[in-house]
Amino acid sequence: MERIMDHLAHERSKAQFSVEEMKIIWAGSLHAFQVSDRIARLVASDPGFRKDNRAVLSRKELFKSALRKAAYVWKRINELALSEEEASWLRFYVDELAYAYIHWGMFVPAIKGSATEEQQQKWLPLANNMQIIGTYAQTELGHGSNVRGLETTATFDQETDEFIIHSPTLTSSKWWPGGLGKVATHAVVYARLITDGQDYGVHGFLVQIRSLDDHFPLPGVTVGDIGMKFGSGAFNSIDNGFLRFNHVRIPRNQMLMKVSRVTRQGKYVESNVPKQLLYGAMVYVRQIIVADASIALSRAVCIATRYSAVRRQFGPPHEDENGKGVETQVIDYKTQQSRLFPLLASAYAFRFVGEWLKWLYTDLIQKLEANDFSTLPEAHACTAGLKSLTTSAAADGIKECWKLCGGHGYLSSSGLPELYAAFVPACTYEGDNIVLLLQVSRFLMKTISQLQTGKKPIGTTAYMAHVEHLIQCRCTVQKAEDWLNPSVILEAFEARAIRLSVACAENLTKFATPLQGFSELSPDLVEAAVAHCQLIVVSKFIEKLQQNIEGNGVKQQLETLCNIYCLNLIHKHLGDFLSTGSISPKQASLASDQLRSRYSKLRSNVIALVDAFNYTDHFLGSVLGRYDGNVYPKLYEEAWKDPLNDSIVPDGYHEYIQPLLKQQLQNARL
Ligand SMILES: CCCCCCCCCC/C=C\C/C=C/C(=O)SCCNC(=O)CCNC(=O)[C@H](O)C(C)(C)COP(=O)(O)OP(=O)(O)OC[C@H]1O[C@@H](n2cnc3c(N)ncnc32)[C@H](O)[C@@H]1OP(=O)(O)O
Ligand SMILES: Cc1cc2nc3c(=O)[nH]c(=O)nc-3n(C[C@H](O)[C@H](O)[C@H](O)COP(=O)(O)OP(=O)(O)OC[C@H]3O[C@@H](n4cnc5c(N)ncnc54)[C@H](O)[C@@H]3O)c2cc1C
Repeated sequence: MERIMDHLAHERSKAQFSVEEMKIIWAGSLHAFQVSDRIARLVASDPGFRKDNRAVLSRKELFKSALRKAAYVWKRINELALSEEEASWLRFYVDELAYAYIHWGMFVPAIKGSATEEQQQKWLPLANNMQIIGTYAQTELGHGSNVRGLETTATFDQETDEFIIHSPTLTSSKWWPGGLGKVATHAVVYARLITDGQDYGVHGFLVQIRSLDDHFPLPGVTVGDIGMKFGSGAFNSIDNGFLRFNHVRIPRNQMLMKVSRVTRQGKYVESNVPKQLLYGAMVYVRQIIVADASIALSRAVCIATRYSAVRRQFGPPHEDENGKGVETQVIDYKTQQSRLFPLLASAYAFRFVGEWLKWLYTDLIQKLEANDFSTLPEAHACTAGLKSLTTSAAADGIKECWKLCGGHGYLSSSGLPELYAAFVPACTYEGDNIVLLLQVSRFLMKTISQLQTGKKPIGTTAYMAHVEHLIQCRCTVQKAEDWLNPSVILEAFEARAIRLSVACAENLTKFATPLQGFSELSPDLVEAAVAHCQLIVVSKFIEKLQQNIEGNGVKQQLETLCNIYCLNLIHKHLGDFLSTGSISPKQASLASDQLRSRYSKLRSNVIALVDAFNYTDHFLGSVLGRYDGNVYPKLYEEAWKDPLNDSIVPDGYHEYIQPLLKQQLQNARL
């Protein structure tokens, strides 16, 4: 036991940089670090936030426990008079999915984004004080991705000045909204607006669904939970629900009227803001999900890295720091490094691109407030594309981390199965990842077609202005060290991205209609979108390194991580880079040489690099990822806690085992 604890301490002593400074870089600022650190410790030390029993709770117990925690969170926020920033850290570290995520993450943003000032003044104080609890009811049984295909209707009745909300078919039943099944009192419901017999398409409406007195559904409302979801714990603590309306009436002024409104006379009037602002809550949440992806991936990487340093298998006996003969740490196997270190690098890369995306979103909101809508299409493409790219990579990465931990990774107590089950739906919710990449490719094709009209591409598409150069340029790498030059890397990624996009644009012209072309070429368009999004991540990592980064050795570690992130992408997508002629086979081989050498350079720093995430053992929720590396005794201790070990002879022995054994005995005697 002592040896294992010493072992991680020895790993930490090998770090070549200041972990404390890296913690600040990871958090984003000294202030963010201090607040998050304080709240993380507060949560970890409060038995009310215990979560180690989650895997063995029944659905009902789990749900009730999540309700209890959500209420306790609210109580602590008020008792401690926490600021909005502190409150969101508290919810984050409690790490239990509940209705509050949708209330704060979608219901409130939908009101802020789509309601008029007057409507906000009425509804936001109620929502902010949790006097009403809201959900975001968009998806239906029959349609999720195709929002324009939603079937719920909101028909204006001029006589009573009301909308009649109705579910005309089974497939129009709302299906999936979080917090809807058993908790929400109100919902932002997306429905087809019909007035004067004309269908004006999907709009948002604020609808009360449960009584504020006894919590019963209001007349005409049928509501319930959609059932158990993948994995134990995970999303089963939340009540994703179904909802049907039978001619439910709401006042006209509960239509969210920032984008368009219906007058007392039933006239549909558009405002001067783009209709896409109706989807504003999705842009907001997608940007948060990118930050979530870096957190989910970094948790898994932290667990797998610490455990890989503790775990030993095979190998010629080495001498440890105390001169004792020991087997090889699995982290020293090159295959383990080539699977794990790119994930560590990705966690950092996603953190920085998430930080940048947050800035982009804040900038968008400021512009929208000044009636400048010019950056909305790019913000939509960036949030959609990066949400897709980072969640797919993080979900795959978490699964890889569990395999990197061998058999013990499959145990609930490793924390990895639940982390995977809780995160993998991020590839689907807030937009299916493929559907979102197709949105990016549509944006790219539009940008390319506008190049011919002389329109200058801006922001993340600015590189497209150099299309002629990027189509012809040749990668200059001659030796492995040349791959350490950021401008060489950037140009290779730009060349690959633009060549894939231009090839798609050219191929599209060969089809009878753009629609037919888009459909036929959609796999290629998705690849072009991935290449563009990877370029964004690469360029934001490189930009981060150009900032003033303080702290002993910190910048060098980030440079190594950035090199690993980029070179590993080249390695994984070699087909693209070679087929577009962005690099040559010889240069690809030099990239692999450089990648191997970066792994060796990173090796002695990896434990400190995961320590820099500053995750408490409570938040990690993993025996394998414990800070002290004391894995084996704790695994043994955890095993004893399983309810099956409550009795020596199991329940069911007398009914099912004993008769069997006795029967065999009788048979044997015969
Ligand atoms: C404690 C608090 C913490 C908060 C934590 C939050 C994390 C919460 C985690 C909780 C877990 C789960 C919550 C999940 C919620 C949901 O899933 S809600 C439902 C989400 N649904 C979707 O994402 C549906 C995906 N589909 C779509 O987005 C669109 O319908 C799609 C764009 C795919 C449709 O395509 P079209 O029909 O072709 O497009 P159309 O609607 O006609 O649009 C035309 C035009 O508008 C552009 N566009 C589309 N979307 C947007 C947007 N969001 N913003 C800006 N612009 C947009 C589109 O590109 C077109 O542009 P163009 O110029 O005409 O090409
Ligand atoms: C855990 C969870 C929580 C959720 N929470 C909410 C919530 O709070 N509120 C809410 O309103 N919704 C919620 N949803 C619903 C979610 O937003 C939708 O499931 C999601 O948008 C995907 O839509 P879909 O289910 O219709 O998938 P589909 O579109 O039916 O996807 C099925 C397959 O078809 C493919 N596909 C679809 N369209 C295309 C296309 N045009 N081109 C190529 N391929 C295509 C997809 O890639 C996918 O492989 C939640 C979902 C989950 C899993």
